[in-house]
Parts: sequence; structure tokens; C-alpha cells
Amino acid sequence: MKLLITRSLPDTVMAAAKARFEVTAQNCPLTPTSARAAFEAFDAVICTIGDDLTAAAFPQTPRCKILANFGVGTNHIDVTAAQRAGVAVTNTPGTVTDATADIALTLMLMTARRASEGEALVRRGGWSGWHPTQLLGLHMTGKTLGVIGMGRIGKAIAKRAHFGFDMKVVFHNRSQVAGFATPATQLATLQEVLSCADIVLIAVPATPDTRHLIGSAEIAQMKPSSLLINIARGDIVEEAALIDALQSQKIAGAGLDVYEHEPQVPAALRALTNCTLLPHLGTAALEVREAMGRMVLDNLDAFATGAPLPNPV
Ligand SMILES: NC(=O)C1=CN([C@@H]2O[C@H](COP(=O)(O)OP(=O)(O)OC[C@H]3O[C@@H](n4cnc5c(N)ncnc54)[C@H](O)[C@@H]3O)[C@@H](O)[C@H]2O)C=CC1
Ligand SMILES: O=C(O)C(=O)CO
Repeated sequence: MKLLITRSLPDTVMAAAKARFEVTAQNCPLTPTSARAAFEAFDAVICTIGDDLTAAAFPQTPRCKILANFGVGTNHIDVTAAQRAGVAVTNTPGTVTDATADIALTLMLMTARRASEGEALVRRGGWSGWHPTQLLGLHMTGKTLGVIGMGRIGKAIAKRAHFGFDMKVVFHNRSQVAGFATPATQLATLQEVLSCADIVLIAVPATPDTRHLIGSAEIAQMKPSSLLINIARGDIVEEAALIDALQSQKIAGAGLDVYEHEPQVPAALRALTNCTLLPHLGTAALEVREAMGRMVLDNLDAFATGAPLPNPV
């Protein structure tokens, strides 16, 4: 099987792929035009975040019949167009969950305790010693976490927040969520979660329904002392509205791992001190990326042998 890998994956994954398939590897994202050519030239493609796989990327009857995404979020792929063209899409659910939840907690703590501001102060040589009223932040222990999207990652974050930090957890989810081990209360509306949470955490997938789910009207429902954390996808939060809210201190702070137009991060956001900005680090640990790679290859193996795909989207 001729396989295109659009970005360098960890060495062990590349070696395993080369042992099984005839691999061509590139290190730049696909555009719809280059994707179209790739779907005609290869039997399988491993794609990831940044590849632009909108409807225009899919020929009517491509040679490629499987698109294996390295990552769980598939908002960069028009899955309906892929299916119409006869291309099966797979992803990597579960392998990403704990690492992404850990980055959520990192952002929560860094933002609540103003860690970036403090670190910048030390690095620029501006720290003149401990002071009783310097850099006072939000004491996270015992506060209320509001999770938007109680799926795999939302649940892993809720578990960490409740059992690690004694936080009360409330959440909003499209469907009823039952039977998970962390005490948490599902509230009927998004607004109820926004208005009672000290920290609002976004963990829904990016879909047409969730685009700009959080805009100025939603931010206005949040407490002025609250924080907004987004580890899901940038366009779920209207970035311009968030910047305005942070500039005018309508909320106390934000912690972001994802941005509306990645990798662009607006200068206005970078200029603000009341936000923590990470470069989409959710799954950035070697063993996690290797596990994601193994899952991608398991899907390709299944496809090659005609077995059911383990992780169809
Ligand atoms: N920052 C990073 O590096 C990473 C980000 N992600 C992002 O996290 C997202 C979530 O991943 P998982 O937890 O594995 O997905 P999941 O599918 O297990 O959970 C998503 C939850 O959101 C709910 N939901 C969907 N649409 C909704 C809506 N309109 N309103 C309310 N609830 C809604 C679903 O019912 C589900 O419970 C991914 O789609 C991806 O975009 C995932 C991994 C790493
Ligand atoms: O899996 C995803 O969706 C990511 O964002 C990175 O692993």
C-alpha cells in the first residue's frame, strides 16, 4: 500500500510504518490542491492538524480509500465530503485523553496563580522579594469548575479537579451524561454553568454547532472573577470577544492551548498579561504521540486486511 504521511511522526512510528507500507513522508501541511493530488497518487494518507481537508480536497473517485488522522479532533477534515468520495476517516480517541487533561490542569493552575506573570517578572530581573500582596491569584482549591463538553477529556479533567483540588464540578453537555465516577452535576443550560463557575473549561469538539459557542453574550454571563480555559479548538471561542473581555477585565483571565487561526495568535492577545498562552501542547509527550501513532497504524493495518476499522469517525 502506498502511504503518504503529511508530517514527521516519532521515529518508532515512522519505522513501524515503513516496515508495513511503501511510505512517502513530507513535512508540510496539505492544501486542498495538494491533498487532491495526494488522494489520486496514494492508497492511504496519514493526516493531522493543519492539513486543510475541506470538500475541495476530495476528488470524485480517488485512489485513496483511507484517511487516518493523527489526533482525535477532525474539524480540519470535511468528513461528509470524504465519505461521499468513498474515503474512510479514522482518528485516535482515548490515547490523547490524560495528556490533554494534564495540560488543562496546567492552564488552570498557571492562570489562577498568575504563574506566567510571576515567571516573566523573575526572568526580567524585576523581582524585589516576597511581599504579602504581590501577584495574588485565585485559590483553586474548593472552587467550582464548569466543564463544557463532558466527554473523555472533560471527564479526565473533572476527575483531576475534584479529587486533586477538591473542586465542585458542574457541567453542560449536549446529551445526558451518566455513570462516571467523579461527583459532578449536569446543569440544563450552558448559561447556568457559565454563571456559577469560577473556572469555565471548554472540552467540546469543534463542529458547526460549537463554532463561537462562547462569544460576548456568553462571556457576559460569567463572573468577573472567573477564568476561561480552552483546550479544545480555537474557533469554539470568539477570539475577538475574548480579547475585548480580557482587555476590559470582564473576566479575570484566560488560559489557551488553541487559537481561532492557528498558528496565528493575535498581537492583542499576546500583549495581555491576564492570560496564559500555550502552543497547542495538549498531547506533546513522546509516549503519547507514539501511542497515537500506533493507533493510526492499527487502523491502516485493519484497512489493509479488510478487517473492521477500530476507530472510524
Ligand atoms: N489541545 C489539544 O492538544 C487537544 C484537543 N482536543 C480537542 O478536544 C476535543 C474533545 O475530545 P474528547 O473529549 O476526546 O471528545 P469526546 O467526543 O469524548 O467529548 C466531547 C463531548 O462534547 C459533547 N458535545 C458535543 N457537541 C456539543 C455541544 N454542541 N454542546 C454541548 N456538548 C457537546 C459530546 O456529547 C461529548 O460528551 C476534540 O474534539 C479535540 O478538538 C483533543 C485532544 C488534544
Ligand atoms: O488530538 C487532537 O485533536 C489534538 O488536538 C492533538 O493531539
